[in-house]
Amino acid sequence: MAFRSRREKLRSILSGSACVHPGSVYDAISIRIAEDLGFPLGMFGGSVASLAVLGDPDVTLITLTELAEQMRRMSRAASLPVLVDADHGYGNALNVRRTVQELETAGAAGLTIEDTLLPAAFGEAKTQLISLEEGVGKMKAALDARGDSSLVIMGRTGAASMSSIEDAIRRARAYEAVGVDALFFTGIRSRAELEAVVAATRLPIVLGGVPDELSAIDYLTSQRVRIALQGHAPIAAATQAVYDVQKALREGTLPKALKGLPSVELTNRIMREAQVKARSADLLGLKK
Ligand SMILES: O=C([O-])CC(=O)C(=O)O
Ligand SMILES: [Mg+2]
Repeated sequence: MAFRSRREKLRSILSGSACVHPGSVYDAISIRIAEDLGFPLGMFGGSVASLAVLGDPDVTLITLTELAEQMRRMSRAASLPVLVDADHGYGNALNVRRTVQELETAGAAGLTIEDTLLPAAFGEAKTQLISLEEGVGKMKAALDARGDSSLVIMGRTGAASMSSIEDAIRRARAYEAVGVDALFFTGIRSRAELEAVVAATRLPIVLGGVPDELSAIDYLTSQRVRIALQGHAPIAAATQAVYDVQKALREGTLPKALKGLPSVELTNRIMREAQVKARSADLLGLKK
């Protein structure tokens, strides 16, 4: 299986003894940059998928086909292992099965299935949770759908901020009991909450956005946290860069006078130009 070694790398992060920060990736360029900079893992968030593919906010308008296709493009462009935010699995537990199959063939190293009710329910200003029973069914469906047993399946809950830390622990223990590979939490606000989760569970922990109190990597390492997200600043920075350049051009700046453009070397490295040239020489009879 071509993607097995990527999945094994993610597994070794989870079973290792250090907490890592993933690079935020969302397309072929961003994954190559993250790979070149030495990130051990890429995180493909649902929010950045929606933004990169649709230009939309994170309100579950993206389809599974679009998400999987974007993952496939990244898998082709780089060999960095990627953890995919598969949201609620794009439907009920039967849809979760399909989601896992699609993301597995698209080359994901791992994916998260969360227990939030998506898309947003009518008349509810706040995101709701599905029942624990439905959440367990989704985790079982995800685990059963794997064709490659090295694909990492994470059970994700946002209950810490949506209901209570006790509810988050109850859900995490139930997901742990059906065999997920790791537990992904969002909304944990304090060291006391994290430590309660750590005491009540045994699997490696992944944290979504964390408050300052929880940002020290040594502390996270000591609490069995193996992956800690740091948001999605790269796509935000890219948005600003495109805005600035388009604005300057629109206002009459000459292309040569633009600021903030990458060097030719950087662009060529990202395009893997040297390899393409070598292949062209070999296969098309062109000079190197
Ligand atoms: O998984 C993440 O990176 C956080 C998240 O839910 C998103 O960005 O959609
Ligand atoms: Mg998300």
